[in-house]
Amino acid sequence: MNDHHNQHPKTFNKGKANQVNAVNGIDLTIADEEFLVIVGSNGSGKTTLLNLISGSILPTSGTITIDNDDVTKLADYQRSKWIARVFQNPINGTASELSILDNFRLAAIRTKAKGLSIGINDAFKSAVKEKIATLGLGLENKIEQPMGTLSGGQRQALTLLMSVMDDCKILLLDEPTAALDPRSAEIVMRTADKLSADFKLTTILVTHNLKDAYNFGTRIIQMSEGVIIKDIDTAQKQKLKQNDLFEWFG
Ligand SMILES: Nc1ncnc2c1ncn2[C@@H]1O[C@H](COP(=O)(O)OP(=O)(O)OP(=O)(O)O)[C@@H](O)[C@H]1O
Repeated sequence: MNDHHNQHPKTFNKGKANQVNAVNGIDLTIADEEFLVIVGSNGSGKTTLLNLISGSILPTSGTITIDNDDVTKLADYQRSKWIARVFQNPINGTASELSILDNFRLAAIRTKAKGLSIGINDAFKSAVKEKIATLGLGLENKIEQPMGTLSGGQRQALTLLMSVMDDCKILLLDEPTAALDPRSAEIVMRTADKLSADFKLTTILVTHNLKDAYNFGTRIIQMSEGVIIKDIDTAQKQKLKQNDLFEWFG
């Protein structure tokens, strides 16, 4: 995936006193099946970069290419055949009052989810159970339970599963653990890591959690004031010590 940008790829309030070049002269190529972690202080442009990739906002200048397709002018719903996105709050991804099974039914209708034919029959139910069992969280025995009775972490893990079962190639994770307690956060990060590998996805994670940046992913970029100030590739990341990461922010 290419995210070729020049000059000011995203300027808010152009020409006004409060103009912000939120993302600035970024030229980023992300390889197939790479797991990229984006770190950076508040306001450094991380979410704006994800928004540009997903199509939630359009760039002021520059182009965005997925494989050989120029998607710069496509809206987010038009990019959703390539891209799945999971947000901070697990409540956003699923319907609380519906059972796990019904949430999967909805997802299957919405996205023609991979490996699931829609239905109310036992075949659908056992296909869902089988998929959920791969998470290793024991949730396959709770599929009749309302989603709202699960913990934030369990719910976020299921949201992740539902998002990637669609035919997408790119998974965008925008601080997916920020609203969770440490144990739930760990469940979600492990799930994201596993699904990313199982479904051979290109994954981009925005996080403030330096431990996660250290433990997960194949590459780290650090943003500051709309530009990339560090790019740690796989070989460098393997040699990286956790303290190095903390020092960048020291
Ligand atoms: N819609 C908008 N209108 C005006 N300015 C904006 C808008 N969205 C973002 N910005 C500004 O762009 C800059 C980058 O914001 P962005 O949300 O991308 O940062 P971030 O790195 O994701 O921060 P955080 O870690 O706090 O979520 C900030 O200065 C922000 O105030």
